[in-house]
Amino acid sequence: MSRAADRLAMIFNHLDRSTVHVAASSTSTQVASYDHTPALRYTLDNDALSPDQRLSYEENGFILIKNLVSEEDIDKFRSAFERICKGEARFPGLVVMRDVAIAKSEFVLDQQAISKLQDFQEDPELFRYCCLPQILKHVQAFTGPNIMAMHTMLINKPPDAGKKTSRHPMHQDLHYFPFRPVDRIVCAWTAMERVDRRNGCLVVLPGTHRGSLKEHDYPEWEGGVNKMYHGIRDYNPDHPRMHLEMEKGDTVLFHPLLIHGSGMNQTQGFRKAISCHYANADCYYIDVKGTTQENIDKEVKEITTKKYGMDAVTFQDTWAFRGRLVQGERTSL
Ligand SMILES: CCCC(=O)SCCNC(=O)CCNC(=O)[C@H](O)C(C)(C)COP(=O)(O)OP(=O)(O)OC[C@H]1O[C@@H](n2cnc3c(N)ncnc32)[C@H](O)[C@@H]1OP(=O)(O)O
Ligand SMILES: Nc1ncnc2c1ncn2[C@@H]1O[C@H](COP(=O)(O)OP(=O)(O)OP(=O)(O)O)[C@@H](O)[C@H]1O
Ligand SMILES: O=C(O)CCC(=O)C(=O)O
Ligand SMILES: [Fe+2]
Ligand SMILES: [Mg+2]
Repeated sequence: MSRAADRLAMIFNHLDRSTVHVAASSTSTQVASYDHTPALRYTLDNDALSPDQRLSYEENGFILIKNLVSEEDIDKFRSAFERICKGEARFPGLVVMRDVAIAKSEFVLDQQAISKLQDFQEDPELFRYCCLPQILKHVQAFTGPNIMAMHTMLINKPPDAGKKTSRHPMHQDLHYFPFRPVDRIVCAWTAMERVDRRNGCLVVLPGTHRGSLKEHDYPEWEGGVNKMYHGIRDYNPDHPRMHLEMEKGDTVLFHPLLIHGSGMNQTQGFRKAISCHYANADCYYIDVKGTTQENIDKEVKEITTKKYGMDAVTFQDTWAFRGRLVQGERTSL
């Protein structure tokens, strides 16, 4: 048995012994006594992951799986992306985003100007990514069997135009999500080509998923910041950082509290990745009033009002519209 399997066995034994004892006290109130030894909190006990993968996610907040998506599928996703860029395909809800450095230029018809697609859930070809059985098999370890695809993106990080706007500031994805519980949400992010420090791979701060949701706002970058690219103002710059260099088809699964971002693209190519945030369909929406998420709630509402003239639509509604079931039953979200 591997070392990880040994440690898992130890944790399970411990869990058996520390089941919650509920005793009737003399005042007839029930007193629960918990044992606070850390247990497996971030992954479910359903054999979807190996013991090593489970422990690694518990400790670091992410796991990287080599070669999970085939070249053939990625090439098809790339073609679907190109059809959208050329204006040959459009889908309800799809948001086509251009980099802030070129958003105000007059000549934006060129496909190369597109930096990101958001909400491709109505594109049958791109949405196939969210339904790939090898991805869902792993996702179940975090969400359980009823799975919603809540947020879909294809990121086409452009060559930096010289203003460093191709960077994505360090952030936690949970900032954007008004649903919980947090541990039943996970992101799958697949490299569509080799990604490394030169073209702006993901940068993660391992273990930060064990912290809380931090305050996010626009970073004070001289060259400008992309719309809604909020960052954490006060993360610890001395926290060890890891650059996730990946090959085409490699996939990282990460926790929505894991602090991550991506560096500048210093190459001439457009660095491509495709991603989906999944959540357990039993998750519930929360009111973010009075929390650090109030600013993103407000900004999203401003955009839906401006774009669709719907000021009655809430931040929570926007998520309920784009969420799509990929496995099991749609229960709550
Ligand atoms: C886990 C979640 C992680 C994340 O979600 S990270 C955040 C990702 N970003 C987003 O979700 C933003 C989504 N994008 C959008 O909603 C739209 O692309 C956006 C920014 C509203 C632009 O809408 P369009 O329909 O393209 O409208 P438009 O071209 O007429 O521009 C309208 C005004 O917006 C500006 N704009 C466009 N792209 C931008 C950008 N990248 N950054 C900053 N500003 C941008 C544009 O210049 C224009 O401004 P103005 O009204 O002329 O002053
Ligand atoms: N001045 C800054 N303030 C806030 N965040 C920053 C700043 N500079 C970089 N970042 C963020 O830190 C993360 C990593 O960027 P960094 O430039 O360190 O990575 P990189 O370019 O991939 O690596 P390197 O340049 O060391 O090879 C990105 O999310 C980036 O947006
Ligand atoms: O692909 C990237 O650069 C990271 C994107 C990201 O983290 C996000 O959009 O939430
Ligand atoms: Fe993110
Ligand atoms: Mg750098």
